Amino acid sequence: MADDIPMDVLSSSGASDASSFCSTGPTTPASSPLFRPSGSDDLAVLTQLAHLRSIESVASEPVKSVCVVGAGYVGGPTAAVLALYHPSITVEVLDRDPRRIQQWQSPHLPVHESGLETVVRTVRDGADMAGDEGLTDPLSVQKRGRNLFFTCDTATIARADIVFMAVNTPTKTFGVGAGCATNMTAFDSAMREVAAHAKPGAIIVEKSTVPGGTAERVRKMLSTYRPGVPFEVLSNPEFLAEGCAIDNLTAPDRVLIGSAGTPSGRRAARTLANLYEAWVPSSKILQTNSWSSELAKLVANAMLAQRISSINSISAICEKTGAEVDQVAHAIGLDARIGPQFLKAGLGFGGSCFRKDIASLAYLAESLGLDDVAHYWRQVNVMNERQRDRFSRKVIDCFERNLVGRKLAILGFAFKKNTGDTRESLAVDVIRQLLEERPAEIAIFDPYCRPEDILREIMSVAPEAVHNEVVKISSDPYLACSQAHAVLVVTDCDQFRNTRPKKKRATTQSVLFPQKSPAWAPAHDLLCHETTLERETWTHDGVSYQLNAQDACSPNCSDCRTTCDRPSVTEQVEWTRIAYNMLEPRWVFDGRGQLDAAELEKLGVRVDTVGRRTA
Ligand SMILES: NC(=O)c1ccc[n+]([C@@H]2O[C@H](COP(=O)([O-])OP(=O)(O)OC[C@H]3O[C@@H](n4cnc5c(N)ncnc54)[C@H](O)[C@@H]3O)[C@@H](O)[C@H]2O)c1
Ligand SMILES: O=c1ccn([C@@H]2O[C@H](COP(=O)(O)OP(=O)(O)O[C@H]3O[C@H](CO)[C@@H](O)[C@H](O)[C@H]3O)[C@@H](O)[C@H]2O)c(=O)[nH]1
Repeated sequence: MADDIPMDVLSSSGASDASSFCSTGPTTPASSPLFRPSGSDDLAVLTQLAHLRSIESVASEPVKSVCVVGAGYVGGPTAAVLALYHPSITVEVLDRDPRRIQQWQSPHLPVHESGLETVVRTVRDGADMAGDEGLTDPLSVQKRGRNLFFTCDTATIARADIVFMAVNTPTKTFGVGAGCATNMTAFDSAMREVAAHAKPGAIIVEKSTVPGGTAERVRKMLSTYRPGVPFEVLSNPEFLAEGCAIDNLTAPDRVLIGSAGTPSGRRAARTLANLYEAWVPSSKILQTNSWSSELAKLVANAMLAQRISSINSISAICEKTGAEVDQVAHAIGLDARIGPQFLKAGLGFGGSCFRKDIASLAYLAESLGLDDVAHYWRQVNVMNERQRDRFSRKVIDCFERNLVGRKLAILGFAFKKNTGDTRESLAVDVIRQLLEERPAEIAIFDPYCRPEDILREIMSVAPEAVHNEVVKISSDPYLACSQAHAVLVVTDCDQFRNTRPKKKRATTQSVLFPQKSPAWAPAHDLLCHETTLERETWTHDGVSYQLNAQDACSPNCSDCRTTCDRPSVTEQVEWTRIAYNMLEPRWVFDGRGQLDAAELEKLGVRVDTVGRRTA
């Protein structure tokens, strides 16, 4: 990859590589003025051509091909939904990690999201489709072609009219700004590939969450690498939350598009808006300048996280008084100006976004000389860490500060329910602190996390506990909790509740993927079942789709082994069974405030709930 090539070399080395700039994609007719095959492919010709094509030509042609760089939690689902709503556009997802690409091409998608598998299979493998007549009438059945592809080949960039940048932007861990600034290594490296390969007139879209001012920086980068070649750079931050990604993508609260305020920038923004308008009402598509758009993404996350830290700070007061945090949250949430969302007290916020985006916002404020502003936002992260410390400390105190010889069970490792994502898992800190007290065993169960992901996270904080098998991953919640002196509920999975969760209003997803459809079931249910080879159907927008059978994996497929070894735990656990097999003092620590403590206590266990004084 061009990753290792210095900037000045890369801009000139582009000349020898120019054949890939203008390669003709299979879906792009040679007659397309946007995308001309070139016999004398070299950078000079391209640049000349670009000059001849006025800037007016940027984005003025219909979009035929899209490239999404980064096949992660954002890139994969975004590409799949885009492909679903635009059957005539070829969507190619590029990643430098061949293992990730291979998983997206297989039945074992690297991302667990309800409904994702159905959408991916429809657009990646093609399907039979029919309108109101249904699939039973062979005469009305048509083929829906494949239009989603996954690849490691950077040549795909050259085919794209629009390139979405969806690579990871974690916090920098070294050098200037360590612990706060955004690490732009992956983004910049991907951008260099784009700069080298993108065809003149391409629109480059920032989907990744990036520091304010990045669009401006990218524009400069492009003009250095490809002087005189017209490109447009847009900011189009993603607001999906994990666990409900398909829902959020198919029915977003808003789509934000930031552009340079130039006529060509606004035209590019319109082209992107047109893409979304295939399924998003135009009233929900917002256009701003790039800086506002980039900043709005950081601020949205900071404000959401701030609410969680605020209510968690109140939970600390509740635990020392007679107040109950859920009652307080309910009372204040009824005020229409406050609203009820994001007021659930718990162990704090985890996940790959909130902490790093607040750090990035604070770093921005600091670099602008606004130290008070930086301090204000940093406190949101500080409160968040304290919340976990308080929880671990409470567990240790309940055992009179002696965990030696005790077994603890952890229910849930993902940072929230309905995802297998272990990044910034709240459990890691809790486990690290408990391990300092030298318990005999910590057993972990999570319905969606891969054991290797859990072990990798724990290895990073307590490698010896993994080597000595003090920490064990269990594929069965009852085994994990058997003979445990305490059970800690760390993730808000519905499976861990002891009451039925309240029915939520019908979501887009439940309309797209009705509960009875096999498409709704977790991926591993389908994979381990014969239905893999059956032709499942689903309906969307009045169209019924019949999925093609997936190719069987090779007999030694390691993903098949991992998945099929794990029982599917989609039902709520039986607390009677868990309580029966626990050992005195039989503590249950509810780190998510989602258990009915009174009911649980009837089973003879002692319950401690976040935000309530311990009895
Ligand atoms: N995860 C979320 O819920 C979420 C939601 C909204 C926004 N975001 C933002 O979206 C961005 C992506 O997040 P994610 O969770 O999808 O990350 P991820 O780590 O799941 O995926 C990023 C992918 O980019 C690939 N990549 C890195 N450098 C590359 C390069 N030079 N060329 C090609 N591929 C490259 C990686 O291999 C990886 O597969 C981040 O900026 C994040 O802050 C994430
Ligand atoms: O009332 C609440 C709500 C959430 N959480 C926790 O907060 C974290 C984040 O939850 P959530 O926001 O639902 O998940 P993310 O996938 O991290 O999504 C956030 O981060 C994404 C990445 O930027 C944004 O796109 C989304 O809009 C934003 O919600 C999780 O640990 C939750 O358990 C609480 O403790 N209490």
